[in-house]
Amino acid sequence: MLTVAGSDSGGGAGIQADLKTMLALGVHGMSVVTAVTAQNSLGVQGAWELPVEAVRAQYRSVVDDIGVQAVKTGMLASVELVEAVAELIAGTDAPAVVDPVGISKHGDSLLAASALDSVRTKLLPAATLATPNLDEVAQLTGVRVESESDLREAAAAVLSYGPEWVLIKGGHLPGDAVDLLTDGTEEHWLRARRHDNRHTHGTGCTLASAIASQLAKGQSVPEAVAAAKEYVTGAIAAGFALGGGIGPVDHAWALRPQAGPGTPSA
Ligand SMILES: Nc1ncnc2c1ncn2[C@@H]1O[C@H](COP(=O)(O)OP(=O)(O)OP(=O)(O)O)[C@@H](O)[C@H]1O
Ligand SMILES: Cc1ncc(CO)c(N)n1
Repeated sequence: MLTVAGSDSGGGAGIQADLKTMLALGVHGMSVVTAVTAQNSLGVQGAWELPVEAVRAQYRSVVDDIGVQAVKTGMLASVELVEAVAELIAGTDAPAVVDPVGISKHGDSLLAASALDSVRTKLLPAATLATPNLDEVAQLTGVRVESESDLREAAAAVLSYGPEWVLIKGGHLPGDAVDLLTDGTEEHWLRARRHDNRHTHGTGCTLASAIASQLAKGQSVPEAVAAAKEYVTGAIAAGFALGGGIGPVDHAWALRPQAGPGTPSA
């Protein structure tokens, strides 16, 4: 499976979260780096994009020789990278999970405001599944979700841009962690108990790459999302208190079933 995303030096989100998730779920991990961030549990201290030709070259190297069963996209930073990646995934015969990364948990921007329109008109139409969080829903559609009852309206607004499926992540709402998966016909509500754990850095990246990993193994979109939700919930329950701020989730929890979630070894 291939992730097209930014590097998080702190190892909790981005490319690093994606590759750890792929290892934990038993698929071969490959990566196209779009940007490098200086980042830790306290926030994003700097970000540098790669040239478009470096992103295209990495993508072609992987797809033309090794091949991919599923692609996940994350931080794309600029108009040029959004448009190049949209074209690359549209030309690849594999399901694409698009996590339209806009703002980090600390409120740092990971996407230029000028790129929002390209996300709406080029990237989302190329997605098998889009996985926005509530801030990204508001940025892309103007719909402000304040309670579970607003999730349907948010899903319809994102679907209007053309992805086959959308998963609206309600992780930022109070109460249970509820997400809505729909293709406009079928509706699947995914509900997990909220873990009172502030170490949730990278949950969105982890969920999207877990979904793509399950799609790579041949699962349907609803099956892949259900399995991925279970994986991310366990990873949050077992999250690490690393750094002085929001620590990462524990990507390895499922490899230690005898220990179970909640007992990570540092
Ligand atoms: N405290 C929590 N307990 C249980 N599940 C949670 C919690 N916080 C988030 N989730 C779940 O984690 C998944 C990721 O959602 P979230 O809204 O946190 O993504 P995100 O904001 O894109 O994450 P990030 O930007 O850190 O990568 C969703 O399935 C959400 O419901
Ligand atoms: C590189 C990167 N991608 C995505 C996120 C989403 O939170 C992040 N914090 N950093």
